Amino acid sequence: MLDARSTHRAVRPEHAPADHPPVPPARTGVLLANLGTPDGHDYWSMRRYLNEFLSDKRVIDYPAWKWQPLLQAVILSKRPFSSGANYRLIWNEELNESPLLTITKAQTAAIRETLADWYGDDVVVDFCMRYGNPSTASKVRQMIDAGCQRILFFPLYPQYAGATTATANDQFFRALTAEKWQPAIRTVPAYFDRPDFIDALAQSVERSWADQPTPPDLLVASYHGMPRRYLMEGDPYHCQCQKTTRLLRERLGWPADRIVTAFQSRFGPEEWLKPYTVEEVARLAEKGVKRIAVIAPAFSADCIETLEEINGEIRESFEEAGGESFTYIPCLNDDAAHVRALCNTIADNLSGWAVRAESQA
Ligand SMILES: C=CC1=C(C)c2cc3[nH]c(cc4nc(cc5[nH]c(cc1n2)c(C)c5CCC(=O)O)C(CCC(=O)O)=C4C)c(C)c3C=C
Ligand SMILES: [Fe+2]
Ligand SMILES: [Fe+2]
Repeated sequence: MLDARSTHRAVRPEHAPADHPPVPPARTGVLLANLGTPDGHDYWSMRRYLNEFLSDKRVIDYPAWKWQPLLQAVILSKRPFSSGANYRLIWNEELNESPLLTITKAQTAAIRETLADWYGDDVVVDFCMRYGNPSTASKVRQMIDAGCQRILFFPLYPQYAGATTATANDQFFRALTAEKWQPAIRTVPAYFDRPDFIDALAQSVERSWADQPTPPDLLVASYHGMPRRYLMEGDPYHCQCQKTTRLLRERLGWPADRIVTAFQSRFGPEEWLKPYTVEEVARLAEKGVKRIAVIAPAFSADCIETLEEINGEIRESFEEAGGESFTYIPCLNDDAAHVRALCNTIADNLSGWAVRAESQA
Protein backbone atom coordinates (compact mmCIF):
# COMPACT_ATOMS: atom_id res chain seq x y z
CA MET A 1 0.00 0.00 0.00
CA LEU A 2 1.34 3.42 -0.82
CA ASP A 3 1.44 6.13 1.81
CA ALA A 4 -2.15 6.90 2.83
CA ARG A 5 -1.13 10.34 4.10
CA SER A 6 -0.34 11.53 0.59
CA THR A 7 -1.78 14.84 -0.56
CA HIS A 8 -0.45 14.34 -4.10
CA ARG A 9 -3.10 14.44 -6.81
CA ALA A 10 -2.74 13.62 -10.49
CA VAL A 11 -3.50 16.67 -12.71
CA ARG A 12 -3.80 17.26 -16.45
CA PRO A 13 -0.92 19.50 -17.66
CA GLU A 14 -1.93 23.06 -18.66
CA HIS A 15 -0.94 22.61 -22.32
CA ALA A 16 -2.88 19.39 -22.60
CA PRO A 17 -5.97 18.53 -24.67
CA ALA A 18 -8.97 17.07 -22.84
CA ASP A 19 -8.00 13.46 -23.51
CA HIS A 20 -4.39 13.90 -22.29
CA PRO A 21 -3.66 11.39 -19.50
CA PRO A 22 -3.34 12.97 -16.04
CA VAL A 23 0.25 13.31 -14.80
CA PRO A 24 0.81 12.79 -11.07
CA PRO A 25 3.30 15.08 -9.31
CA ALA A 26 6.83 13.63 -9.20
CA ARG A 27 7.68 11.47 -6.23
CA THR A 28 10.43 9.07 -5.20
CA GLY A 29 9.68 5.43 -4.45
CA VAL A 30 11.54 3.16 -2.05
CA LEU A 31 10.74 -0.45 -2.93
CA LEU A 32 11.88 -3.03 -0.38
CA ALA A 33 12.21 -6.62 -1.61
CA ASN A 34 12.43 -9.94 0.16
CA LEU A 35 12.58 -13.51 -1.08
CA GLY A 36 9.02 -14.68 -1.21
CA THR A 37 6.28 -16.67 0.24
CA PRO A 38 3.70 -19.25 -0.79
CA ASP A 39 0.06 -18.08 -0.68
CA GLY A 40 -0.80 -21.08 1.51
CA HIS A 41 0.78 -24.28 2.83
CA ASP A 42 -1.41 -26.61 0.74
CA TYR A 43 0.14 -28.73 -2.00
CA TRP A 44 -0.73 -26.48 -4.97
CA SER A 45 0.27 -23.19 -3.32
CA MET A 46 3.56 -24.77 -2.30
CA ARG A 47 4.12 -26.27 -5.72
CA ARG A 48 3.47 -22.95 -7.49
CA TYR A 49 5.87 -21.14 -5.18
CA LEU A 50 8.62 -23.76 -5.29
CA ASN A 51 8.33 -24.06 -9.05
CA GLU A 52 8.91 -20.32 -9.49
CA PHE A 53 11.71 -20.30 -6.90
CA LEU A 54 13.58 -23.41 -8.02
CA SER A 55 13.25 -22.59 -11.73
CA ASP A 56 15.28 -19.42 -11.17
CA LYS A 57 18.66 -19.80 -12.91
CA ARG A 58 20.28 -17.54 -10.33
CA VAL A 59 19.31 -20.08 -7.67
CA ILE A 60 19.90 -23.34 -9.54
CA ASP A 61 22.10 -22.82 -12.55
CA TYR A 62 21.92 -26.24 -14.23
CA PRO A 63 20.86 -26.18 -17.89
CA ALA A 64 17.04 -26.32 -18.16
CA TRP A 65 17.09 -29.56 -20.21
CA LYS A 66 18.83 -31.28 -17.31
CA TRP A 67 17.13 -29.60 -14.35
CA GLN A 68 13.49 -29.12 -15.41
CA PRO A 69 12.57 -32.82 -15.87
CA LEU A 70 14.01 -33.60 -12.42
CA LEU A 71 12.32 -30.57 -10.84
CA GLN A 72 8.89 -31.16 -12.41
CA ALA A 73 8.75 -34.94 -12.10
CA VAL A 74 10.59 -35.66 -8.86
CA ILE A 75 11.18 -32.63 -6.63
CA LEU A 76 7.80 -30.93 -7.17
CA SER A 77 5.94 -34.17 -6.53
CA LYS A 78 7.44 -34.52 -3.02
CA ARG A 79 8.80 -31.25 -1.67
CA PRO A 80 5.47 -29.33 -1.63
CA PHE A 81 4.25 -31.88 0.96
CA SER A 82 7.33 -31.76 3.22
CA SER A 83 7.81 -27.98 2.90
CA GLY A 84 4.05 -27.42 3.31
CA ALA A 85 4.10 -29.42 6.56
CA ASN A 86 6.98 -27.25 7.83
CA TYR A 87 5.19 -24.04 6.84
CA ARG A 88 2.09 -25.27 8.66
CA LEU A 89 4.11 -25.40 11.91
CA ILE A 90 5.04 -21.72 11.69
CA TRP A 91 2.09 -20.28 9.70
CA ASN A 92 0.47 -17.07 10.95
CA GLU A 93 -3.05 -18.50 11.18
CA GLU A 94 -4.64 -15.23 12.24
CA LEU A 95 -3.58 -13.41 9.07
CA ASN A 96 -3.33 -16.59 6.97
CA GLU A 97 0.18 -15.80 5.76
CA SER A 98 3.79 -16.82 6.30
CA PRO A 99 5.88 -15.18 9.05
CA LEU A 100 8.17 -13.68 6.40
CA LEU A 101 5.20 -11.80 4.94
CA THR A 102 3.92 -10.64 8.34
CA ILE A 103 7.38 -9.40 9.35
CA THR A 104 8.07 -7.72 6.01
CA LYS A 105 4.77 -5.81 6.38
CA ALA A 106 5.78 -4.68 9.88
CA GLN A 107 9.24 -3.58 8.66
CA THR A 108 7.67 -1.66 5.78
CA ALA A 109 5.23 0.12 8.09
CA ALA A 110 8.03 1.12 10.49
CA ILE A 111 10.31 2.33 7.68
CA ARG A 112 7.41 4.23 6.06
CA GLU A 113 6.73 6.03 9.32
CA THR A 114 10.36 7.10 9.81
CA LEU A 115 10.81 8.18 6.19
CA ALA A 116 7.55 10.16 6.33
CA ASP A 117 9.07 12.12 9.25
CA TRP A 118 12.30 12.65 7.35
CA TYR A 119 10.97 13.40 3.85
CA GLY A 120 7.21 14.08 4.10
CA ASP A 121 5.07 12.51 1.38
CA ASP A 122 7.53 13.04 -1.48
CA VAL A 123 8.92 9.60 -0.68
CA VAL A 124 6.63 6.56 -0.85
CA VAL A 125 7.59 3.20 0.67
CA ASP A 126 6.34 -0.25 -0.24
CA PHE A 127 7.58 -3.86 -0.46
CA CYS A 128 7.48 -6.70 -2.96
CA MET A 129 8.59 -10.32 -3.18
CA ARG A 130 10.90 -11.99 -5.70
CA TYR A 131 8.69 -15.10 -5.79
CA GLY A 132 4.96 -15.20 -5.05
CA ASN A 133 2.96 -12.18 -3.89
CA PRO A 134 2.96 -9.21 -3.83
CA SER A 135 4.90 -9.52 -7.06
CA THR A 136 7.68 -7.14 -8.03
CA ALA A 137 5.89 -6.17 -11.27
CA SER A 138 2.64 -5.26 -9.46
CA LYS A 139 4.50 -2.93 -7.08
CA VAL A 140 6.57 -1.30 -9.80
CA ARG A 141 3.29 -0.58 -11.64
CA GLN A 142 1.71 0.94 -8.50
CA MET A 143 4.74 3.13 -7.85
CA ILE A 144 4.77 4.47 -11.39
CA ASP A 145 1.00 5.13 -11.16
CA ALA A 146 1.68 7.08 -7.96
CA GLY A 147 4.08 9.35 -9.85
CA CYS A 148 7.41 7.81 -8.86
CA GLN A 149 9.87 9.16 -11.39
CA ARG A 150 12.71 7.74 -9.30
CA ILE A 151 12.77 4.37 -7.58
CA LEU A 152 15.30 3.15 -5.04
CA PHE A 153 15.14 -0.66 -5.05
CA PHE A 154 16.30 -2.29 -1.82
CA PRO A 155 16.80 -6.09 -1.64
CA LEU A 156 16.68 -6.86 2.08
CA TYR A 157 19.74 -9.14 2.19
CA PRO A 158 22.67 -7.86 4.28
CA GLN A 159 25.18 -9.86 2.19
CA TYR A 160 25.17 -9.94 -1.62
CA ALA A 161 24.48 -13.27 -3.33
CA GLY A 162 23.60 -13.90 -6.94
CA ALA A 163 20.78 -16.14 -5.67
CA THR A 164 19.20 -13.34 -3.62
CA THR A 165 20.29 -9.74 -4.37
CA ALA A 166 21.01 -10.20 -8.07
CA THR A 167 17.86 -12.14 -8.84
CA ALA A 168 15.73 -9.56 -6.99
CA ASN A 169 17.35 -6.83 -9.11
CA ASP A 170 16.86 -8.91 -12.29
CA GLN A 171 13.15 -9.23 -11.55
CA PHE A 172 12.85 -5.51 -10.87
CA PHE A 173 14.54 -4.61 -14.16
CA ARG A 174 12.35 -7.16 -15.98
CA ALA A 175 9.27 -5.43 -14.58
CA LEU A 176 10.52 -2.10 -15.92
CA THR A 177 10.65 -3.47 -19.47
CA ALA A 178 6.82 -3.31 -19.50
CA GLU A 179 6.75 0.40 -18.63
CA LYS A 180 6.47 3.21 -21.19
CA TRP A 181 7.93 5.79 -18.79
CA GLN A 182 10.87 4.20 -17.07
CA PRO A 183 11.78 5.93 -13.82
CA ALA A 184 15.38 6.71 -12.84
CA ILE A 185 16.69 3.76 -10.85
CA ARG A 186 19.11 3.06 -8.03
CA THR A 187 19.66 -0.26 -6.27
CA VAL A 188 20.91 -0.55 -2.70
CA PRO A 189 24.06 -2.69 -2.35
CA ALA A 190 24.88 -5.15 0.44
CA TYR A 191 24.95 -3.45 3.85
CA PHE A 192 26.53 -6.10 6.12
CA ASP A 193 29.49 -3.82 6.95
CA ARG A 194 27.54 -0.77 8.08
CA PRO A 195 28.32 -0.01 11.74
CA ASP A 196 24.62 0.64 12.48
CA PHE A 197 23.64 -2.79 11.13
CA ILE A 198 26.44 -4.54 13.06
CA ASP A 199 25.43 -2.59 16.14
CA ALA A 200 21.82 -3.77 15.82
CA LEU A 201 23.04 -7.38 15.59
CA ALA A 202 25.37 -6.90 18.58
CA GLN A 203 22.57 -5.40 20.68
CA SER A 204 20.42 -8.46 19.99
CA VAL A 205 23.27 -10.72 21.19
CA GLU A 206 23.84 -8.58 24.29
CA ARG A 207 20.10 -8.71 25.12
CA SER A 208 20.11 -12.49 24.80
CA TRP A 209 23.21 -12.81 27.01
CA ALA A 210 21.70 -10.48 29.62
CA ASP A 211 18.44 -12.50 29.66
CA GLN A 212 20.14 -15.70 30.84
CA PRO A 213 21.39 -16.39 34.39
CA THR A 214 24.25 -18.48 32.91
CA PRO A 215 25.34 -17.06 29.54
CA PRO A 216 25.99 -19.40 26.59
CA ASP A 217 29.54 -20.76 26.10
CA LEU A 218 29.60 -19.54 22.52
CA LEU A 219 27.64 -18.03 19.66
CA VAL A 220 27.07 -19.80 16.35
CA ALA A 221 26.51 -17.39 13.44
CA SER A 222 24.52 -19.53 11.02
CA TYR A 223 24.22 -18.21 7.45
CA HIS A 224 22.07 -19.65 4.66
CA GLY A 225 24.47 -21.71 2.52
CA MET A 226 25.05 -22.02 -1.21
CA PRO A 227 26.92 -24.45 -3.45
CA ARG A 228 30.70 -24.05 -2.91
CA ARG A 229 31.03 -23.92 -6.70
CA TYR A 230 29.26 -20.50 -6.74
CA LEU A 231 32.02 -19.11 -4.49
CA MET A 232 34.68 -20.55 -6.82
CA GLU A 233 32.87 -18.91 -9.77
CA GLY A 234 33.08 -15.46 -8.15
CA ASP A 235 30.10 -14.99 -5.81
CA PRO A 236 31.28 -12.86 -2.84
CA TYR A 237 28.62 -14.13 -0.41
CA HIS A 238 30.99 -16.42 1.52
CA CYS A 239 33.49 -13.61 2.15
CA GLN A 240 30.76 -11.16 3.17
CA CYS A 241 29.39 -13.69 5.67
CA GLN A 242 32.84 -14.25 7.17
CA LYS A 243 33.34 -10.51 7.43
CA THR A 244 29.94 -10.06 9.09
CA THR A 245 31.02 -12.48 11.85
CA ARG A 246 34.35 -10.70 12.29
CA LEU A 247 32.72 -7.26 12.54
CA LEU A 248 30.15 -8.57 15.01
CA ARG A 249 32.88 -10.16 17.14
CA GLU A 250 34.93 -6.95 17.10
CA ARG A 251 31.90 -4.87 18.07
CA LEU A 252 31.17 -7.28 20.96
CA GLY A 253 34.85 -7.17 22.00
CA TRP A 254 35.00 -10.97 22.07
CA PRO A 255 37.95 -13.34 21.47
CA ALA A 256 38.00 -15.27 18.16
CA ASP A 257 36.94 -18.59 19.71
CA ARG A 258 33.65 -17.31 21.12
CA ILE A 259 31.92 -17.12 17.71
CA VAL A 260 31.72 -19.90 15.13
CA THR A 261 30.60 -19.31 11.52
CA ALA A 262 28.55 -22.06 9.85
CA PHE A 263 26.21 -22.50 6.85
CA GLN A 264 22.77 -24.11 6.81
CA SER A 265 19.95 -25.20 4.46
CA ARG A 266 21.92 -27.46 2.12
CA PHE A 267 19.87 -28.42 -0.95
CA GLY A 268 20.76 -30.84 -3.74
CA PRO A 269 23.73 -33.16 -4.30
CA GLU A 270 26.61 -30.65 -4.58
CA GLU A 271 29.02 -29.68 -1.82
CA TRP A 272 27.87 -26.44 -0.13
CA LEU A 273 29.76 -23.88 1.93
CA LYS A 274 31.12 -25.52 5.07
CA PRO A 275 30.94 -26.18 7.94
CA TYR A 276 27.29 -27.23 7.85
CA THR A 277 25.50 -25.81 10.91
CA VAL A 278 23.61 -29.02 11.64
CA GLU A 279 26.92 -30.95 11.86
CA GLU A 280 28.88 -28.16 13.54
CA VAL A 281 26.50 -27.85 16.51
CA ALA A 282 26.70 -31.65 17.04
CA ARG A 283 30.52 -31.48 16.90
CA LEU A 284 30.50 -28.69 19.48
CA ALA A 285 28.26 -30.71 21.81
CA GLU A 286 30.49 -33.79 21.38
CA LYS A 287 33.51 -31.63 22.31
CA GLY A 288 31.74 -30.75 25.58
CA VAL A 289 30.17 -27.39 24.75
CA LYS A 290 26.94 -27.42 26.76
CA ARG A 291 25.36 -24.03 26.08
CA ILE A 292 25.14 -22.28 22.72
CA ALA A 293 23.19 -19.45 21.15
CA VAL A 294 22.51 -19.27 17.41
CA ILE A 295 22.06 -16.09 15.42
CA ALA A 296 21.18 -15.86 11.70
CA PRO A 297 22.81 -12.68 10.33
CA ALA A 298 21.96 -13.37 6.65
CA PHE A 299 18.21 -13.11 7.23
CA SER A 300 16.61 -9.70 7.74
CA ALA A 301 13.38 -11.41 8.80
CA ASP A 302 12.51 -14.70 10.44
CA CYS A 303 11.28 -17.29 7.97
CA ILE A 304 11.05 -21.02 7.51
CA GLU A 305 14.84 -21.36 7.45
CA THR A 306 15.21 -19.80 10.89
CA LEU A 307 11.99 -20.66 12.74
CA GLU A 308 11.78 -24.23 11.53
CA GLU A 309 15.31 -25.26 10.53
CA ILE A 310 17.44 -23.52 13.19
CA ASN A 311 14.97 -23.70 16.02
CA GLY A 312 13.89 -27.25 15.04
CA GLU A 313 16.36 -29.47 13.19
CA ILE A 314 19.55 -27.69 14.30
CA ARG A 315 18.40 -27.45 17.92
CA GLU A 316 17.63 -31.22 17.89
CA SER A 317 21.06 -32.01 16.44
CA PHE A 318 22.76 -30.12 19.31
CA GLU A 319 20.59 -31.67 22.01
CA GLU A 320 20.90 -35.22 20.65
CA ALA A 321 24.71 -34.88 20.71
CA GLY A 322 24.64 -33.93 24.42
CA GLY A 323 24.12 -30.16 24.31
CA GLU A 324 22.07 -28.82 27.21
CA SER A 325 21.02 -25.26 26.44
CA PHE A 326 20.18 -23.94 22.98
CA THR A 327 19.05 -20.35 22.52
CA TYR A 328 17.82 -19.05 19.19
CA ILE A 329 18.33 -15.29 18.83
CA PRO A 330 15.53 -14.01 16.55
CA CYS A 331 16.30 -12.09 13.38
CA LEU A 332 16.31 -8.31 13.66
CA ASN A 333 12.84 -8.12 12.07
CA ASP A 334 11.18 -4.79 13.01
CA ASP A 335 13.49 -4.17 15.98
CA ALA A 336 13.99 -0.39 16.40
CA ALA A 337 17.79 -0.47 15.91
CA HIS A 338 17.32 -2.52 12.72
CA VAL A 339 14.67 -0.16 11.34
CA ARG A 340 16.98 2.76 12.10
CA ALA A 341 19.89 1.05 10.29
CA LEU A 342 17.69 0.29 7.25
CA CYS A 343 16.37 3.88 7.19
CA ASN A 344 19.92 5.26 7.41
CA THR A 345 20.92 2.96 4.55
CA ILE A 346 17.99 4.24 2.50
CA ALA A 347 18.80 7.87 3.34
CA ASP A 348 22.42 7.41 2.23
CA ASN A 349 21.26 5.92 -1.05
CA LEU A 350 18.64 8.65 -1.62
CA SER A 351 21.31 11.32 -1.41
CA GLY A 352 20.70 13.97 -4.07
CA TRP A 353 17.22 12.58 -4.79
CA ALA A 354 15.31 13.61 -1.69
CA VAL A 355 15.96 16.21 1.00
CA ARG A 356 15.44 15.44 4.67
CA ALA A 357 13.07 17.75 6.52
CA GLU A 358 15.66 18.32 9.31
CA SER A 359 18.23 19.74 6.90
CA GLN A 360 15.59 21.90 5.11
CA ALA A 361 14.84 23.76 8.33
C1 LIG B 1 19.79 -15.27 3.01
C2 LIG B 1 20.34 -15.57 1.88
C3 LIG B 1 19.99 -16.70 1.01
C4 LIG B 1 20.87 -17.32 0.12
C5 LIG B 1 22.31 -16.97 -0.13
C6 LIG B 1 20.14 -18.36 -0.50
C7 LIG B 1 20.67 -19.23 -1.45
C8 LIG B 1 20.04 -20.39 -1.90
N1 LIG B 1 18.84 -20.94 -1.49
C9 LIG B 1 18.59 -22.12 -2.14
C10 LIG B 1 17.50 -22.98 -1.95
C11 LIG B 1 16.47 -22.78 -1.00
N2 LIG B 1 16.25 -21.68 -0.23
C12 LIG B 1 15.13 -21.84 0.54
C13 LIG B 1 14.53 -20.92 1.39
C14 LIG B 1 15.03 -19.64 1.68
N3 LIG B 1 16.24 -19.12 1.26
C15 LIG B 1 16.42 -17.86 1.77
C16 LIG B 1 17.54 -17.03 1.62
C17 LIG B 1 18.70 -17.36 0.90
N4 LIG B 1 18.85 -18.36 -0.02
C18 LIG B 1 15.24 -17.56 2.55
C19 LIG B 1 14.99 -16.24 3.25
C20 LIG B 1 14.38 -18.66 2.48
C21 LIG B 1 13.04 -18.81 3.19
C22 LIG B 1 11.88 -18.32 2.41
C23 LIG B 1 10.57 -18.41 3.12
O1 LIG B 1 9.55 -18.42 2.43
O2 LIG B 1 10.46 -18.45 4.35
C24 LIG B 1 14.58 -23.16 0.25
C25 LIG B 1 13.39 -23.78 0.93
C26 LIG B 1 12.17 -23.63 0.13
C27 LIG B 1 11.09 -24.46 0.73
O3 LIG B 1 11.17 -25.69 0.66
O4 LIG B 1 10.15 -23.86 1.26
C28 LIG B 1 15.41 -23.74 -0.73
C29 LIG B 1 15.24 -25.08 -1.38
C30 LIG B 1 19.67 -22.32 -3.05
C31 LIG B 1 19.78 -23.51 -3.98
C32 LIG B 1 20.57 -21.25 -2.88
C33 LIG B 1 21.87 -20.97 -3.54
C34 LIG B 1 22.13 -20.90 -4.74
FE1 LIG C 1 17.58 -20.11 0.00
FE1 LIG D 1 35.45 -16.20 1.20
